[in-house]
Parts: sequence; structure tokens; C-alpha cells
Amino acid sequence: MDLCASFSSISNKPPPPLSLSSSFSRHQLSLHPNSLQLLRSHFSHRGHFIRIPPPPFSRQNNLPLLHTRVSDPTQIDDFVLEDVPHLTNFLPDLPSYPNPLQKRQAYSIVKNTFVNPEDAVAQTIVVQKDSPRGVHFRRAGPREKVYFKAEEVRACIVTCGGLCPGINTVIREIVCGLNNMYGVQDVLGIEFLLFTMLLLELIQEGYKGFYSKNTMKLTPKVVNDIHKLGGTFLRTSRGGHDTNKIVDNIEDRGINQVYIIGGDGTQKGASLIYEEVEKRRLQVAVAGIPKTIDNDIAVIDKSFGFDTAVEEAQRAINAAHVEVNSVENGIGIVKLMGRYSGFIAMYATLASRDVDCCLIPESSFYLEGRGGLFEFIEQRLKENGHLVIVVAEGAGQEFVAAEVHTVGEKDASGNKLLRDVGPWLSNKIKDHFTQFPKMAVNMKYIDPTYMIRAIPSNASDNIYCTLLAHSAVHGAMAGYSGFTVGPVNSRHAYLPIARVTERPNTVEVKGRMWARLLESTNQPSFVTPPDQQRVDKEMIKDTNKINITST
Ligand SMILES: Nc1ncnc2c1ncn2[C@@H]1O[C@H](COP(=O)(O)OP(=O)(O)O)[C@@H](O)[C@H]1O
Ligand SMILES: O=P(O)(O)OC[C@H]1O[C@](O)(COP(=O)(O)O)[C@@H](O)[C@@H]1O
Ligand SMILES: [Mg+2]
Repeated sequence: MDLCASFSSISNKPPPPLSLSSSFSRHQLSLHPNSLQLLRSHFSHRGHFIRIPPPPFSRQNNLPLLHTRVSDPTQIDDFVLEDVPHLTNFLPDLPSYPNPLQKRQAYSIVKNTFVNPEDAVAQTIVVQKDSPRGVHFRRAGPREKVYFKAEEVRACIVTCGGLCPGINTVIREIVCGLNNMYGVQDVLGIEFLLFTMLLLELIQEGYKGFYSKNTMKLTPKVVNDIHKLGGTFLRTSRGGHDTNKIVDNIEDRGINQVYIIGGDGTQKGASLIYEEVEKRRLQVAVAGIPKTIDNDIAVIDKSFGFDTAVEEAQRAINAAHVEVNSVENGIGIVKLMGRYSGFIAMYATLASRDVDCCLIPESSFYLEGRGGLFEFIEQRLKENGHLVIVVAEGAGQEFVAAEVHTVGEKDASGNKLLRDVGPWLSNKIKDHFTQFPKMAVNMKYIDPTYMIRAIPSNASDNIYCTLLAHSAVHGAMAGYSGFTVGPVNSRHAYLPIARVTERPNTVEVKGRMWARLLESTNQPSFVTPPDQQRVDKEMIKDTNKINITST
């Protein structure tokens, strides 16, 4: 029985709201003893799952509904399901229908066509015998009941933020997934139905596209080949999010499923759209598909396009290595994307084995003095005659900012604009080694960042994008809304949007992966000795006066 359906099966309605003098933390459910008593008497005869009906999605903290499981009705144990909202939370009389998927020939051979509604995905899978069961998320996948009739669906897809390999695959698979799994079975019928009943509208250019009159019909035929292309077929933009205007537009156009592909900023916007949809009590499923090349989205295993980016970064690193290996005292610098998270740089370095030093935003470094970068470069040149440095775009920003006099510039979405660390670092190294005539260096600087971002996704990302898109489609058809999708410990789940936006995913510099990298490059740890710290601060003060020009 579904966690939510466990109530509807008894009363055909969601349970009446309970007034609880309880306080919720996100991971733990702590209840006032009176409330606990009330809960027990209210639910103990209704099965194993307890659904606490607080405001469905608290406005202050955007926290999801909490469910907890009682193994013994007199004791609430520590199983916590951080659930996503369902349209019946605010539209209790919404009719449901049998999922048409079970009639699909392809799925008829599947042992379990539908996800067991009690399936939950554990966030923590490494546990000890007595450790708490912890936080879980609702498993993604098709449900027995859907809350939309195919002929009543009007879906739209929007892509926002920076590019990333695989966006087109997600678009394609939303269109084809909706169509193939929940739409029509006959090819001609599919075209007929698409134009007359199942309307898939395209909103152009990010959130701003909602305000334009331009829409494009998307059919499986139209999107058939787009996964072979980089970029986004729908175009994208930053800035311009106006929740009320967007929801007005959703209403005006009769859209009832909104698929939003984008990064942390986009998902925050999606959460606001869902809140407004709920306030207006609209039957609109809002589904987020997390996108970012930086892999900086929390909770999910990794973001789509990341694998492709790491693979493509190898080509740049390889080129740098070939170049510097062919000259005397060759120094190759490869800049990779990663605004606040150095995942691409870290994984590309680990995969390549040609990299001597990797610099990321999460781990500060310094140039001069004992244990500094210059000393390391000198050593490696003496040992090997060349070296390759990978630098993530967000690394060393404190130094570049101190020298390049631009204040607090932001992009249209409010993201801080970074200073270009690549040319800055190249110049610094070149300048330093001019002091050693016997060590004239041969600098090769490669910036493949936008080239990497613009390529189509590789095979594994293509499959991953397909699963994300299908999860989103199943979730929306099943009546979930205000959710985002993604794999947690390899199992796809529906995640409360706030969970993926509350903090970025960053490289754990005290973690084993970074230790592996340090071991493989044998680069300095940049743990600054106290006397050196003083020198560094003075250096920054001095370099404030220097005007750096980029190569
Ligand atoms: N806090 C926010 N609330 C609402 N909308 C936001 C927020 N942050 C960003 N957005 C919107 O999301 C879109 C994409 O955001 P951006 O930060 O550029 O990219 P990404 O989603 O890839 O992080 C933009 O249209 C922007 O206006
Ligand atoms: O395309 P722009 O505006 O130059 O943005 C570049 C930024 O976009 C990214 O590629 C991805 O950022 P988002 O995930 O926020 O879209 C960053 O790595 C980079 O700093
Ligand atoms: Mg972002």
C-alpha cells in the first residue's frame, strides 16, 4: 500500500489534519509526548506508516512532509521518509486512473511493472549494527495509479542556467517518455494525439521564455535526433525569474505538467513555482531535473554531463602533456569548470595520471615560499623537465580578486562572476621564473571550459539522462509535484527540492578521494606554516598594487 494511499484506502481521503505541538528538525522527528499519544491513538489501527500532516510544505523552511514508520505501535523508531508533495495534499478529490503502462507491450514482461509504494531509498547505506536508520527518500518509478489522463496533459519543458552535456537527451526522453509510456500506441495516432490532445509545449530560453508568446510543439519526431547535439534545443538563459508571472502563464496556457531542467538556481525557482501552484490550488505537477556540469548538487550521486565533462577534460590534459613533454621546462596549465566545486578537476586529474598538481576552490594554495607552488614547480622541472597543472575556475579566487580590481560583479541570476584564474596563474609562474635565467619556462595554457560544456553527452550520461527524464515523467503522472529527481546510492528517488538546494555539493578535502589525488600527484598539501602565512598576507597586500594583464 502506498504511504499516502494507506489513508485513502481507509477513508478515500487524506487524513484530517492533526494539530501538533511538535517541532520538526529535518532529519529527526521530535514530538511532544501529548502529540505522540494522539498520534498513536490516531494511527495505530491504520497500518505501519504514519503520515504526519503538518502544513504540506512549510513556507518558512520549505521542508517536506515527514513520514515515519513504527515497527512497534508504542514506539516510533528512527525511520524518516523525507517525502515530496502530492497533488492530493491540496486537491483531495482529484480522481486517479489505472496506469496505462501496464498495457504497454514492452512493460508487460517486467516482473514488477510498478514500484512498490513502500519502497524508500536510504541516504546512508554504510551503517553499524546499532546506528539509526536515518533519512530515506521515496523511490522513483511508475505507480499503479496516475492522476492525469493522457489526453488532458499539457506539458512544458524549460531549460535554465549554463549548458551541460546531456540536456537534449533529457528533453528528448521527457517528450518520448510521456508519449510512449503514457500516451498513444499507434504511430499515426501518436502524431494525431500529439497535435490534438497531448500537447507538449516548448518554452524558449529559460524562465524568461514563459513571458514570450513563442512556443514550439515537441513531438518524438521533432526531438528524435537532438541527443546527438550539444547545448540545449530549447535554448537557455540566466535571470528573469518572476514566480507570479510564470504561474500566470502556466495557468493561461493550460499547462498542467512543468518539467524544469536546471541547476541549483533553477531548482530554487522551481520550488517557488510549486509553492505558488499549491497556493492557487492548481492541478500542476512541477518536476525538477537537476543539471550542472560542476556536479555541485547535493544528495544525488552525481549530476548528468559530469562523466562526459571528465572524459573530455582528458583530451585537454593529454594535449597539455604532449606539448610540455616536447619542450624544455614545459609547464602546461589546463583550466576546467567548477565555480565552487572542484569535482571535474579532481576526477580528471585522477583519471589522467599526467597531472602533477590540481588546484580546486575547496583547498586553498599559495605560491611563494616553503611548501608553495613555485617551489613545487621548480622541483618537478628539475626532476622531470615538465609538469601539468589542472586548475578549477573557482580556485585561488582570493588571490586573483586581490589583484584584479573589479568589485562584486554578478551575472543575471545573481551568481558572483569569477576572475579568470588561468591567465593569472600563467602570468604569475612566468614572472616568477624570469628571476631564474637558467630555468626559462615554456608555458602552454589551455582553456577548454566552454568546449567541454558544449559537447553531446557520452553513452553512460545518455542512459543516465534517460532514467532521470523517465523518473520525472512517472512522478508527474503519479501526481507528485514540487520534487526533483536523482540517484541516491544508485537508486533513483524523488527528492524534496529544498534538499538539493540548501547547500552545494563540494569536494571533501578531508575525504579519501582527495587523499587519493594527493597521493597520486604528490603535490604539496599547502598547509601553510605560521611564518609563511604572514608572508602570504603581505604578498597579497603588495600584489594589490600590481596590475595584471591576461595572456
Ligand atoms: N533563488 C532563486 N529563486 C528563484 N529563481 C532563481 C534563484 N536563483 C536562480 N534563479 C533562476 O534560475 C535560473 C537559472 O539560475 P542560474 O543560477 O543561472 O543557473 P543554474 O540553475 O544552472 O544554477 C535563472 O533564470 C534565475 O533567475
Ligand atoms: O555560461 P556562463 O554564464 O559563462 O557561466 C559559467 C558557469 O556555468 C557553469 O558552467 C555551470 O554553472 P550552473 O550550473 O550554475 O549553470 C560554471 O562552471 C561556470 O562558472
Ligand atoms: Mg548554479
